[in-house]
This record gives sequence, structure tokens and C-alpha cells, in this order.
Amino acid sequence: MVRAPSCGRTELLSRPAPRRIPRSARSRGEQPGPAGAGGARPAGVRNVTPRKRHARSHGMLLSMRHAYSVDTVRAAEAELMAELPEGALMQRAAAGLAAAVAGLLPRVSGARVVLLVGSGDNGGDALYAGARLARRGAGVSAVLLAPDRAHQGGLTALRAAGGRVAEDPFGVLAVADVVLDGITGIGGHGGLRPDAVPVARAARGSGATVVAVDLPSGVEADTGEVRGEAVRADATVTFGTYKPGLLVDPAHEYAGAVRLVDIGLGPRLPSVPDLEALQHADVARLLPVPAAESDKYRRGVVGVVAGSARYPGAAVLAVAGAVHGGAGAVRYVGPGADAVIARFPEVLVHGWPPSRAGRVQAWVIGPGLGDGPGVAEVLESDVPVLVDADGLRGLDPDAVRARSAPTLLTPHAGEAAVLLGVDRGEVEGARLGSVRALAAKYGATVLLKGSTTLVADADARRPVRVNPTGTSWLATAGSGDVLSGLAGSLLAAGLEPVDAGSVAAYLHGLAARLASQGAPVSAQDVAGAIPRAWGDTRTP
Ligand SMILES: NC(=O)C1=CN([C@@H]2O[C@H](COP(=O)(O)OP(=O)(O)OC[C@H]3O[C@@H](n4cnc5c(N)ncnc54)[C@H](O)[C@@H]3O)[C@@H](O)[C@H]2O)[C@@H](O)CC1
Ligand SMILES: [K+]
Repeated sequence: MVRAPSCGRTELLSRPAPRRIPRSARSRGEQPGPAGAGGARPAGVRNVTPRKRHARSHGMLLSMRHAYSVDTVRAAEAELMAELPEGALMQRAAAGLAAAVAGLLPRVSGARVVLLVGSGDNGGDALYAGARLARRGAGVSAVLLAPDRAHQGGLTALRAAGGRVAEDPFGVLAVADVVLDGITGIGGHGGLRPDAVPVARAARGSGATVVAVDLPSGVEADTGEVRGEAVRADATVTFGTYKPGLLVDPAHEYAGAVRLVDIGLGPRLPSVPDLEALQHADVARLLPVPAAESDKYRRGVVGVVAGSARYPGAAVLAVAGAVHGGAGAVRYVGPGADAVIARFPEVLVHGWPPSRAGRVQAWVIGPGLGDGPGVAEVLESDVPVLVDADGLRGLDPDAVRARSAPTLLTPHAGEAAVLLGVDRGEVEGARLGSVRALAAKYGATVLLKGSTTLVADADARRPVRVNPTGTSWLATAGSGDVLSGLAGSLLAAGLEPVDAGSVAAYLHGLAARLASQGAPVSAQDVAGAIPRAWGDTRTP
């Protein structure tokens, strides 16, 4: 039996379990490395009571998780290596890797460990970690994908520790408990090469727990793209810092639970990362808190233009998100006023046009709007505007660029593809590039919805935010409407667009997890759980 490669969560599969950990039992996320690295565990939120224990056990009280590009990592590593004895950094990586793997095994002694070894230092990490495990009594076999170019020091260490080179790769893989994927790390590009594909597939099909070294081989570290075949890991042990690909789909999906091992890189990394993920403490810090003398205008009033004869429910759901989003009041303009009032009597409803609805500090326009009017008019206002769903159709970049106040666009991949004039698959495959391209095209902040929602600031120098609380239960009709109302409310409360978008995505995902408890959840349930999610982030 092998422990669940939870890394970020400490559960052990306590009953006899297959050597392969079922996906449903795998957690996703990170925790500080054994040497106390500054990472955070996943915002996985399954066990919600008692709250404090839950928040702590998920590491969500820690703040911002950062990811850096390969070039930045290499520069930081070079600086650090220049001050350390040769090979010291790799030994740190290998020690952290071996410790993480040992933590997955009930007993290291007697465990069957297979190393997939490529031609670079990623293979070196695997070999040195294999040597450490072999010294503790594991049976370690190395499958060399490029025998002439395998890391010589690592290979010598493995042999000296009693490990061996496998003569029958598929034979050893068939009976492995754990496979370490050391084919490529940050030096890999373009998916697995053909010779690596059969062994990667055999590892996946073997029932062994697959642990990726630094990154799942075959994924693009900088972008999260997967351009060919890649290793599907149950867990990834990454060194020094997260890489963007570990946090962004589709690569994120290949990484399994991610654990960060501290190799001392932190002080060498720039203060501004390429990508960042909020954690509980960050969200708690950003959430608006009404002051003693606050009135509704000081707290912010959000106007919602949503719904149509065809989609009346969208109005109710967008308003539901807005009501729970921290603004002092919600105004509604559109054909769904009766339904909105029936559900939320506290909402102020107004006749057309939006410009005569009274003072607002932010507008949300688009959910369920159909072909309804209003986008051009709302864009002319001098307050922040969030444009979602139908409001995005035919959206004029010049009209957005000409605005005096910020704009937040919240497309899903299909809508983003139309705005960019590309196929939906292109956006889904290259989410980071797509969200940046959209932000540049519109001069706006863009929230690209998905399992790893991304928020790119209008200012390209700022890091893209990736949301860590996403859950597939959110793929339900109307959940985007709730998100737009929630983000709009936060905009009205005075958050910057990038904060409003990323905090809304965080609360939205957390609310879905709290409401779902692993079962299907409706958009209304998600809206109803926002206050719990809000409170959860503030729980010390
Ligand atoms: N630089 C350092 O100080 C440290 C590096 N470390 C490890 O070193 C790794 C980077 O090592 P390298 O720069 O040697 O690069 P990698 O080992 O990641 O990969 C480069 C090698 O893989 C081959 N390759 C590239 N694309 C491939 C593909 N699609 N399929 C198969 N083979 C492919 C290349 O020909 C090259 O030989 C990190 O990911 C990390 O695991 C760690 O030991 C920590 C310290
Ligand atoms: K790897």
C-alpha cells in the first residue's frame, strides 16, 4: 500500500487500497517543503469542520503563492550555485525529493521504486533521490532513456547504493510501487519525445504512484501548455519555487498534488513573480470591511444590468452574487425586476436606461442579456464596469480603451476565443497567453474563467493571478452569473479590478466547495455559500 500522495493534505489511505491512488482520493495542491519553504498547501476544501482546523490543515492561512518563469529560475539558480560547493543544489533537491517519496510509502525498505531518467539534470535529481531511497532499503531500478547521456554522478551514486539499471523497463514498471518521473524538468520542450512515450504510458498504466520530479515531463513550464504527450503524475515535487505550468491548466491537471521543496532559492528570486495565487490570508486582507460610520454609498453601490425574457434567471443569479459581495446596495436594471424583487427585496430596481438608475460605484452588465441593449451606454460611465457573457459579444476594443475608469472583462474560453478571433481549443490550450493577449487587446483587466481561472491586469507588468479554489462542481449553469455579480460588488466596494476579480474567483470556488461537499451543487447554492466562504477566509 502506498500513502495517498496528498503532500498538501496529510491523509493516509487507511484501508487496504490499490497501489494506484484513485483520482478522487488525491488532493491537489501544495505545502511548505520539508525545509520550511514558503509555499502553501492547496486551497482544497473538503473537510470544513471545524473551520480553524480545516483552514490550518490546508495551509490557507499562509499568504501568496508565487511562480516564476524558467529564465528567472535559472538566473536565481546560477547565482546561488556560484556560492555553493558543486552539486550542492542538486543534493538539496534530491534530499527533498527522497523525503517526499518516503513520506508516500508505509515502509521504504522493500518498496519497489522505478526511476525514469532523461538526459538532463532532472534525471540527475531522480538518480540521487533513488540512491537515497536505495540506501534505506528500497529496491531501485533506473530506466535510462538516453543511456549515454544519463547524469554520471547520479548513476554512480545509485549503483553505489545498490540500485541498478533496468534491463527490462516494462517488467520493472509493471510491479513498481512508485515511479519517479525524471525525464525532463525545466529544460524540456514540446511534449515527450517518441521514445519516452511508451515508458510514460507504462508508468501510468502500472498502478504505481507516479511522482514527477520538478514538473511532469512533457508540460511547458512557463505557460502550462501541453503540446504533445506528457506524464500524468499523482504528485509533483518541485524545487525552489512553483513554475507557472504547475498552477495553470492544462499542465496543472497533469501535476497532481504539488509539493515545494526549499533549496534556498527564495532570496535570489525577484519580488515580482510571473504568476501568483491568493491564499486565505491575502483574501481576508483584501475583503472590504465596513467602517463604523459607513453608509451604503461609502460601502459602494453596484448596478446590475442582466437578464432578458429568454434568460430571466441570470438576473436573479447575478444579483445574488452582488448581494453577497460586500457592496452597500444593489441596483437592478432590466426585464427581470419582478423575479429579482421576489427573491431579494433589498434590491433597488429601476426602469430603463441604466444612466437614470441613480448613483452607482460600479456596473455589471451582460449575464443573460441576450441581444439586449446597454453595453455601449454603461461603458460610457465613469465608474468601473464589469462586462460578462452576452455583454462581451462584439465588444469594441476602442470603446473599452477609451474609458476613463477601469474595465473588467470576464469571459469563459469560448467567449475569449471569439474576442481574440481564434478557436476555443487554442484558448483552452494556452490560457496564460490568451488572458494576457486579451488584456493587451482591450487595455482592460481580464478574468478568464476555467478550472484554473486567471486574472490578468491591464498593466502587463503585474503578475497574472491564478485561482487555486476552482472545482469542477462549478461547471454548472448560472455559476458565471453569480461570479460576475460578486466581482462587481467588490469593484463597487473599491477593490482594484485585479483584486475584485481574483478575490471573487477565490470566494466563488470556496463557496462551491463548501456548498458541494463533493456532491452536485447549483449556482444558487454557490451564491448562498458566499458568506460562509467569506467568513472562512477570515477565520484565524
Ligand atoms: N540548475 C540547478 O541548479 C538545479 C537543477 N535541478 C534540476 O535540473 C532540471 C533542469 O535540468 P536541465 O537543464 O538539465 O534540463 P532537463 O533535465 O529538464 O531537460 C533537458 C534535457 O532533456 C532533453 N529534452 C528536452 N526536451 C525533451 C523532450 N520533450 N523529451 C525528452 N527529452 C527532452 C534535452 O535534450 C536535455 O538533454 C530541473 O528541472 C531540476 O529538476 C535541480 O537539481 C535543482 C538544482
Ligand atoms: K520530470
